[in-house]
Amino acid sequence: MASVTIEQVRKEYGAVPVIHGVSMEIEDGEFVTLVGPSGCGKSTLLRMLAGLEDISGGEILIGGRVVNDVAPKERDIAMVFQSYALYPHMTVAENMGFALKLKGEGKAAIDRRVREAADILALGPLLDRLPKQLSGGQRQRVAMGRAIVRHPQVFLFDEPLSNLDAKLRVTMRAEIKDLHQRLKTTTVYVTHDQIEAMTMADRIVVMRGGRVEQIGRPLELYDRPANTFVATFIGSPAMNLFEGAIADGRFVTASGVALPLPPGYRGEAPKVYGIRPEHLTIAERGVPATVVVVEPTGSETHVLVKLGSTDANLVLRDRVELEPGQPIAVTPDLAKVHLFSEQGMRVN
Ligand SMILES: Nc1ncnc2c1ncn2[C@@H]1O[C@H](COP(=O)(O)OP(=O)(O)OP(=O)(O)O)[C@@H](O)[C@H]1O
Repeated sequence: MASVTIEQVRKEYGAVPVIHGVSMEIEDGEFVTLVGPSGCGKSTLLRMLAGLEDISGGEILIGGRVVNDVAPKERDIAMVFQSYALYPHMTVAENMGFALKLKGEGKAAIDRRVREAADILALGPLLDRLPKQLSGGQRQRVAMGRAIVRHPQVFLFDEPLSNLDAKLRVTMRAEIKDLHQRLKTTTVYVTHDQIEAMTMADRIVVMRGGRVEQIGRPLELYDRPANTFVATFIGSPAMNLFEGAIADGRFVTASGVALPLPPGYRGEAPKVYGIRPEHLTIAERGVPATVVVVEPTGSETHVLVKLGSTDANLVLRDRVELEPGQPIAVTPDLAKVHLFSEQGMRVN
């Protein structure tokens, strides 16, 4: 196991910069997810950690050693890809042991480590099968087994669950988390799925356009997003945001709806008001609204409402029976209001 340090790392493809000086410290044994929209540079950053891409500037340290010029196989890392990349003509056991064979390990040692990894991943009964005789989830587990047998200092995962169906993704997500809890190997995990990032990580790194927007524990990011990008990227349905300004002690949206402010708020004048769907309640008195769409999911119901007679919409979560067109009133939980500056930075 080892810590990973990324210091002012930059990447340019020709003249095009795609990573603009990213820094972060990943502790020994930590599980960190890199999350962000398509093209934000998370795979590029992971591939630089793996040594599959050159680093244009800055430094990467694994276990305190600068690895900028160290070949991938000398970095003591193991990477699990989205495509699994299993050899089709090799059995599960051969696939899992192949890297050790290349390193010149003896047959007995390889067999022992393959069996040990197979036990951890419940792959024992499948060791003699070929990849084509496995389900998607089993193939994914073999890909992880191949990483485990090497006892690497760091695991790198690049969207490993994106080829699985929704149900299997949820199961495998828990398996990977459980595996990490048992092995405690430092892990960097790339995903574009914020639920995956939230549920698995000790800490999340939210990226956009080759920059880090925020680093923090999942609930820190959820409860105190540093800016409007993180506020809307983390959480589903997304946080409701309204542009506007303070007038007469309330926040008046651009379309003229007055929203209550947290009592005693004295900070910088906000230009954006945010409230999560679960922090709005339907009450006797509050902001007048009309129900537009009702979406029951079973455990909760998402309701799209129109505020007053404006074109401002918001989403709330509730379990009450509502009909489209029904007039209601909504009140925000004032302890849960998020306020942002004109530049979208948190001010409360
Ligand atoms: N070999 C390359 N040559 C030129 N540009 C590249 C190359 N590889 C990636 N890029 C660009 O670098 C940026 C970051 O790509 P990257 O694959 O790291 O993003 P990502 O966040 O992992 O996205 P996704 O989730 O879609 O995989 C993108 O704008 C991409 O077009």
